[in-house]
Amino acid sequence: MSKLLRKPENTELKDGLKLVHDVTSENSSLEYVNFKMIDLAPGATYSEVLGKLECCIVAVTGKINVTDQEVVFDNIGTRESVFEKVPTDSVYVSNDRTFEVKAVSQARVALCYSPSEKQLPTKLISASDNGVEHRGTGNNKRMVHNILPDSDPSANSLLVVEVFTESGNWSSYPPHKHDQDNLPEESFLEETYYHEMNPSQGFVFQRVYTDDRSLDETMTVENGNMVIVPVGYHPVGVPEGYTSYYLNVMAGPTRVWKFHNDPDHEWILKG
Ligand SMILES: O=C(O)C[C@@H](O)[C@H](O)C(=O)CO
Repeated sequence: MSKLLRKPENTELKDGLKLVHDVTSENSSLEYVNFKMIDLAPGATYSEVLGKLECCIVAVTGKINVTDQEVVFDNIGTRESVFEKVPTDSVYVSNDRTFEVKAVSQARVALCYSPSEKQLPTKLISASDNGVEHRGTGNNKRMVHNILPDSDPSANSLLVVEVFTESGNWSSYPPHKHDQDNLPEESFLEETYYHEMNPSQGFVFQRVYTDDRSLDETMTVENGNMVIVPVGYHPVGVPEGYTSYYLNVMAGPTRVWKFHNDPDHEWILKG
């Protein structure tokens, strides 16, 4: 199996708490992005001492309470399914803090991490703070919820977005990459994708490739899978009949999303 594709591991950590995914610098080639997905039954809790990591806690589905032991955000989260296609609530917690998530209802929660040194205030990023963007034309249309875009200075490194791509459409397309620390031309950002499909038996294709093709993998991605993008172009194609959702986390040495389109395919933007 591809090194970039991850199936849910679904490890039971304790009663009511399941670790669905766990991407770390130890078990992946990523240096700047760590990611966990957890499932919590009503009343279950998860807590963590962050150390030198900042964390964006995304209430992917269900309702949760979040505290950093000083500030409390109760009953956050807006949807039962991501395919309601409404933005959700998230909480940013800075390095050297401890946080706890408690499920009010059955909940799936994303924990998006990046190394961080300078403490910033804990912050609720409410659903209404998400910038909703419609990108592309024709079969390249997709909808983006900007949870933590680079225009929002609430984080030191993390960038977090949700993307919905309708049946028969493409996203991250034309293929682009952000793997050179060469601003203002391009930024270096690692990236993770957490995917869901509606209906859930669907699949999408994601290709990750570099100009020299030293990396060139095309993956069949199923509901709940993750794709890790250490470098390279990373387009997603969605077959007829299915809607695609993914949650992206990006981080690198500079918190700027400056991508470079594959010159072979950039023409479609002008066509
Ligand atoms: O399709 C897009 O506009 C980009 C996103 O799908 C995704 O966030 C990405 O590729 C970021 O580099």
